Amino acid sequence: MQPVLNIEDVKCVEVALTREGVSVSELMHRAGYAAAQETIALGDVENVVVLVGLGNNGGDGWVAAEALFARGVNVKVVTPLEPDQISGDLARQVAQSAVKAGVSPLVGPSRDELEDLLSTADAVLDCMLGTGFHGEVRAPFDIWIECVNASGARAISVDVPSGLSAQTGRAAQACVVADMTVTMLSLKPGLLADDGRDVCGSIVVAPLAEQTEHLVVEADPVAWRTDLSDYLDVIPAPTQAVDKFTRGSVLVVGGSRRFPGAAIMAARAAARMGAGYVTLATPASVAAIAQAHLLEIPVVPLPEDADGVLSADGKDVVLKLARGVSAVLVGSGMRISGGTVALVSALIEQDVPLVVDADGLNCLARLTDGALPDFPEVTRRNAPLVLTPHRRELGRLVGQAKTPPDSLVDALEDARKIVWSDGGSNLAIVAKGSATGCVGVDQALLPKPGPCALATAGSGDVLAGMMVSALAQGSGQGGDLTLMAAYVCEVHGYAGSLAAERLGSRAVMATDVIDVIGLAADAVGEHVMFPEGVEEA
Ligand SMILES: NC(=O)C1=CN([C@@H]2O[C@H](COP(=O)(O)OP(=O)(O)OC[C@H]3O[C@@H](n4cnc5c(N)ncnc54)[C@H](OP(=O)(O)O)[C@@H]3O)[C@@H](O)[C@H]2O)[C@H](O)CC1
Ligand SMILES: [K+]
Repeated sequence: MQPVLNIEDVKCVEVALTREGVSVSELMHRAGYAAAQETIALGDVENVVVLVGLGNNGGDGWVAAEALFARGVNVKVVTPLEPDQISGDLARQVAQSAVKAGVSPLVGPSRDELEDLLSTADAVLDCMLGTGFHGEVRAPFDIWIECVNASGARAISVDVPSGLSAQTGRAAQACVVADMTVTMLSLKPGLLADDGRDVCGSIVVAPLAEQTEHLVVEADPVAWRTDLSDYLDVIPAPTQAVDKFTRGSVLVVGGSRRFPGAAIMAARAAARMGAGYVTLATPASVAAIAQAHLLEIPVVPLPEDADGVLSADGKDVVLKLARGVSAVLVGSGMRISGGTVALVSALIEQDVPLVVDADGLNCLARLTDGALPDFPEVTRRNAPLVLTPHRRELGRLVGQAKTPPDSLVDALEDARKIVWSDGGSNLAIVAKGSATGCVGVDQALLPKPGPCALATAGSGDVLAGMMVSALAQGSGQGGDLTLMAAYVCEVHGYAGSLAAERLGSRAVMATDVIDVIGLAADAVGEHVMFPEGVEEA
């Protein structure tokens, strides 16, 4: 796993390193060398343009320029000011040193001059704005960024693409779209989520010092990016000694006359993820439609109200069914009513592994008056509980319906309010977004996010079905529930990539993802067990 640090904690690591005898100047030199090294490793780099800003990110750029020059690369540094005029001591010193060594600067070029220069460049090193960037990009960098993005040269961003907030993942109107980002000390959340996913290219972490590894861990990472090898313990062990019940049985409670499809897809996804026996309980008026779509899956008709929404009259049947299965999913397409709130509440009180998704979460928000963290007794139970909110649902659960989290870090923080108030290891929150965070009481995990093809109606229902299926197969129980949730997200993402490969990323529908869950699970399993032996999708 790779640690992900908030920017303020990266700065604490920098301070801790200086205490351990590695000065900021030394760090800047190592950062610059790392950037130069990665640039050379790209191959075919004879002409490199280094665009520098006036802070320490620019300082890294001057060091990189000097290092590239020493390796015989033809380097030009584009700077807003002459080295002597740079106010920051460190950046000025390294700029003066680079010029002394023979690096030639181009000070304050016109747009035409810059475009001409970039047209001959094999690679551009983007060292304009780093973690000190805030607000909208001011001149001249806004123009420079436009020129970089319009040029054909490969762009290597140092620490963070200029214009991107490394904390929130929001890009300013002007933002470098990099081919590669060489980031210092550790991953930062903004590189992994939202706009960061579009502008970072491949990400290389340069630790800069031996001590970094332990100092980063001590700085309390906001999350951990998982590697496939981390999933070894949560992959269901292959065995022949099973029947359809011991392979895991699932009950899906959901659907409504308005949204019958969500529960159908969840049930189907649960079966495709490997559960041996899946049952769907859905309003009576849509049971026949559901059954027509689900030949292998028994459908139980439940009492409903005049709107075709499940009513509380079905509670006893639901609880009886729940007692007979390995795990339950409630919520898909269910709608919010007195009846559905009663069903969700009853299932939470039942001692069965449970996934709550979609309207099940909205029922939970209603049940707790939009303040789930104030009612820890609701989530405290003996059996595992997995909540799978997207950002708006998460906002409703923590009293922020009107201002839901709009960044990965905010979503992680909101999810933590819930798991920390609960305090146990039997609760995991899958905070869905462009990057999904799986939050447990001890840590938050970031599985590799799926493609944008997964941003489609029904995708969440599929994930919920997969989640309950994994839970029913015993994955994560008595072990790490958060890791199991991350594994399921990883398979979901992989299935999205496979479906996009087959059908084109714009065409993928949720049912297409369901069809390839099995192939995706097999492929992820192979990667986990034989990391060297298989090609990435
Ligand atoms: N973390 C580490 O261990 C190391 C990091 N290094 C590098 O240092 C940068 C962070 O350096 P810092 O000087 O704090 O900040 P930046 O260089 O990113 O940016 C500050 C300059 O940018 C100007 N700025 C800020 N916002 C804007 C904007 N919207 N438009 C234009 N210019 C902007 C700011 O100007 P002010 O007037 O606002 O002061 C500064 O001039 C980190 O990212 C790493 O690359 C070390 O070198 C190694 C160790
Ligand atoms: K940068």
